[in-house]
Formats: sequence, structure tokens, C-alpha cells
Amino acid sequence: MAKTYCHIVEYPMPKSPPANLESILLEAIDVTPNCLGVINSDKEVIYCNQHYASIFGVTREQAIGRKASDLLRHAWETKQGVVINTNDFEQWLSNVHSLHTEKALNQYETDLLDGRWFKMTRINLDSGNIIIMGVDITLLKQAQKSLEDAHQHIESLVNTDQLTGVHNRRSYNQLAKQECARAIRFNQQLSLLVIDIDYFKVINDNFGHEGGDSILKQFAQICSDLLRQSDSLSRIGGEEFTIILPMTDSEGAMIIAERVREHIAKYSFHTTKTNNNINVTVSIGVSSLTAGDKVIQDLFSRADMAMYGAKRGGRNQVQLAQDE
Ligand SMILES: Nc1nc2c(ncn2[C@@H]2O[C@H](COP(=O)(O)OP(=O)(O)OP(=O)(O)O)[C@@H](O)[C@H]2O)c(=O)[nH]1
Repeated sequence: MAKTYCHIVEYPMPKSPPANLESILLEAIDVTPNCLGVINSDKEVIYCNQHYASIFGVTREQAIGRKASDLLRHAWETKQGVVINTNDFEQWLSNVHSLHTEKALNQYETDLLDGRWFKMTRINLDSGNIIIMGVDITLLKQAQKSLEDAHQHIESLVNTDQLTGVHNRRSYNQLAKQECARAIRFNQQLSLLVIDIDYFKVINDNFGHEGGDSILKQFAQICSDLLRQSDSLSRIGGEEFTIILPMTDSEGAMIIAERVREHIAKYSFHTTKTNNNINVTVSIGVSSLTAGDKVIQDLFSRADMAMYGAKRGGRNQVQLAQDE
């Protein structure tokens, strides 16, 4: 049988606590950056440090002896200390009371009007007293916020076409899939425009790649100005764009497509001060959700074919997909 060994390490016995331990502890509580308060069973503050008092916008001396609910009311009335977003303080207070259960330990986060955040721990002692301790987590919260902002920024970068600022192909794929699923589920209308700028190679040849880029930017801006908030314009290729039109039937989609075509054809595009009054036209294919459609690709294929029909038909025109 295997033997087991147990190493017993002997530590020196602690010396008896110093006679002035109480004053040392009280001093420690005062200098800590965290907050600490003690509340009795009548919910009155019987001891606290200045950080705890600052939660209510009062001094330590003003806090001791007062009920915690009165201190919160004072903070709310004077707009100091803890952030209390309510027009009905009594209702807010009763909600707070219902959150503080009889559990031995409750934890929550609280923010102050001066920007500080505390992670609060509320300990219900057997004696009926309650100890409330708050650790300053302001730096943690700031780091969390920066991380969230950075995440949002990255999210927008990966979904945005860097030249024109509209949705890119990746974002189009996501949006189109979502809108198609929603329209099928709720039996709603949905239309799609596929737009291709005519003879864009000639524009590039005449005005250079930079000139072409400038035309693309102006084109995206004109289209964006014509659309509703719920419509989404995406650049899915070099000079190829799509517009997703939720809750729009083929008749409505044709009106919008014609409006886009007309505005583009009339607009005086420019690349430099001297190169202005450039004429640009577009060919647009339109398709709308039909009973047999299962995925957005079904709509896209029809709109794309219609767009090529518009090219073949002489460009600067809108064509509705066949059988619609
Ligand atoms: N400036 C610029 N040009 C681009 C960009 N992406 C693609 N292109 C150009 O767009 C042109 C597209 O030309 P084509 O596909 O031949 O079509 P088109 O000249 O528009 O002719 P049609 O579509 O038949 O009317 C090519 O010359 C590409 O180099 C871009 O980001 N910026």
C-alpha cells in the first residue's frame, strides 16, 4: 500500500493584537480608496468613511446617524453623489429595497455623478447590522468602455466600404439575409435593386482612377440622400451597388429605381475644378420577393439579370425582372 506523507509546517503563533488595533483599523478605513459603511437594523448609518459619505454627496459627519434612505433622497434632490435616474424617487427606492434581498451577501455596481464607479458588497451580519463595502472600479469601467468603443469601431470598419462609406459586400450579405428571412416570416414585401454604373472603364480612362473614385463617392452620396432610413445601400463590387428596400413591392421599387436613375443622369459630377459637368448614367435591375423565393440569392439573380437586360437595352435605364 502506498504511503502518504503529510508535511506539517509550523508557523509562529500570532502575537496578541496591539492595544491600539481599533484606532489602527479606523485609520485604515479612512485612508483606503474604497468605501465602507455600517448600517444598523434601523437602517441608520452608524459608521462610515468619507468615500462612503461621498456616495450621497455629504461629509462623514453628516452621514453618521442618518437613515440610508434619507441620504439617498438627499443625493437625488441635490443631484450629488450616486446617479439616480428617476422622476419618482419613492418608487425608485422601493425597487432598490426589493433588490436588497435577505441573502447574507449582495453585490451590485453603482456609478457616481463625478464619474466614479464602485463595486458594492452588502453583507448582512447575524447581529442585524449591515456592512457595505465598495471597491473603486472606475479604471476597470473606463477600460471596459474603451474596449466596447474599439469593438464598435472595428465592427463598423469591417462592415463599411472605406471609399464610399456605405455598406460593403460583407454587410450586404448579412443585411440581405436578415431582411429576406424577416419578409418571408412575416409575409412582408421586399425588393432589391442591382445598380451598375455605365461605361465606368471610360470614366477611369478619362479622369484616372482617382477621378473614378471621386465619382463613386458622389454616386453613393446621391443615392443615400434619396433613400429612407430603413433602406440600405451597399457597394458589392467596383462600380456595382445594391439597394435593399424592405416593405416595398415591385411598383414602389420601380419608382425608387427610376428616381435614382434620373437623379444620376441629371447630376453634374465633378472630379476636379476643371473636370466638372461629367455625365454619368446607371443601369438598374429590380426584383421583388415572390412566393417561391427561399433565399436572397433568388432575388439577387433576377435583379442582376434584369440589370444586364438594361445594359443590353442601351443603358441608362431600369428593368424589372421578368415574371414580376
Ligand atoms: N476608380 C475606380 N475604378 C474601379 C474600382 N473598382 C473597379 N473599377 C473599374 O471599373 C471598371 C468597370 O469596367 P467594366 O466592368 O468593363 O464595365 P463598364 O466600363 O462600367 O461598362 P458597362 O458596365 O458595360 O457599362 C473597370 O475599369 C475597373 O477597373 C474602384 O474602386 N475605383
